[in-house]
Amino acid sequence: MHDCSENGSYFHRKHGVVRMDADDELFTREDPIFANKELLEINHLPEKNRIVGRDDEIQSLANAVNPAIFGQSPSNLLIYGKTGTGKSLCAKHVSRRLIETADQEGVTITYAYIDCSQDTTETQAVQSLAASINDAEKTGVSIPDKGISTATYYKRLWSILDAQYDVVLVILDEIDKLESDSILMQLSRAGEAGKIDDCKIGAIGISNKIKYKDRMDERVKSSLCEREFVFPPYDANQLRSIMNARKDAFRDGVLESGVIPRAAALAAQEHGDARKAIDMLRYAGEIAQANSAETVREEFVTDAREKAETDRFRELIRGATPHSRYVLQALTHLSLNEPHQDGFRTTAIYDVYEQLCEDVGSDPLSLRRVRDLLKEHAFLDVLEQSRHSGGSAEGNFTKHRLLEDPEVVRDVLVNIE
Ligand SMILES: Nc1ncnc2c1ncn2[C@@H]1O[C@H](COP(=O)(O)OP(=O)(O)OP(=O)(O)O)[C@@H](O)[C@H]1O
Repeated sequence: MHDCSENGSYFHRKHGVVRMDADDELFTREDPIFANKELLEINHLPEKNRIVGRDDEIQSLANAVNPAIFGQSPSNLLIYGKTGTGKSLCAKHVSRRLIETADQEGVTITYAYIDCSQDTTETQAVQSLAASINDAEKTGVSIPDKGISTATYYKRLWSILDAQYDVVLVILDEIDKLESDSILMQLSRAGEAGKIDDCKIGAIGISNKIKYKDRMDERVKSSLCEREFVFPPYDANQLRSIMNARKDAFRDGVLESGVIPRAAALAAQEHGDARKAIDMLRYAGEIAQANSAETVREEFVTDAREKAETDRFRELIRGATPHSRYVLQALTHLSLNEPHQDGFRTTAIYDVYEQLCEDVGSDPLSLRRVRDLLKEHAFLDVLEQSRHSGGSAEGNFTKHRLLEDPEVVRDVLVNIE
């Protein structure tokens, strides 16, 4: 029973009348800015024609996994690069294309995507892997969230692989976050060790830690790193094309012409990060919505950039290990106390870092490890390093300077603790 009067919305909809009545004015029926916002969402996997400037990388990855089409073992790969350089996107895209082509050849392939920043332990990673590729109706195998041993998860994984697939590609994103190399060892040796009969496994490791390989067990290194790829940051033209290819996220005529060039120029100036560029575009649209503006104006890009930058930084810090954060905290402390200094020497940072470790009751890492952690932060553009000469008495030394506002860094660090 409808309680609407003849003037109510039910009456109007039923009779094809589009006039808004008093109740309807409370809500907007159509998004005035976005036509397909999903295109700008973080987890959206764009189709082929929206992937720009990575043809060579995609072809190289495809060549490395190509043997899978003939049911042979794909090469194991390691992909390095700064944030937002398309590593995950290209790995997933190539995997998806491989599955389609193999299917036409009668070869059954699947891929599993493991986010090692979430699944950091061996048990979590093998559980996620097994659960994501298992079709319980076909295999009769169950993969509970918890309650069984790591060894049992492996046993079930091997039986799923043999029952369902000729080849599986395992994408291990942020592989450096895994607590141990054990799962890599298991995956790379499963065939030789007779754990699986017919199925072939290919691993694709992804990392933005330049030094990750140095920490790996030698045996794992030799099998996992058969091929390595480094993805460079994007330049302004590439970022512009990437954003242009997603313009239809907005309604026709809503996006003013200066928005994409400005966002691309800013993103290229800083880190050449496509995620940040796309985030900026989404935020600029949301700012237009919040201001009830009819168009997305170039001036909105300034605020959008600030928000995207803080997001990026927060994500980087959230993913960092405690000691990597202490090192940053030490540099932040120095930067806040001596704001006019153009940088701080490694030894000065190390002194504060040691003190911080003592305060939290943690053993400090060696000076060499701290130097590596500073290098990692520099690689991800959190700080900048410069070489200096101290003359014959002091020799050469490195200075480190935060690229972010130290107050912003402090606030992010405090809120993550
Ligand atoms: N060449 C490209 N064409 C279109 N979109 C891209 C391209 N490269 C990256 N993107 C988009 O930018 C965002 C970040 O890409 P991706 O997650 O692949 O980066 P990443 O290198 O794996 O970064 P991280 O190390 O931070 O995980 C995604 O939304 C992706 O769709």
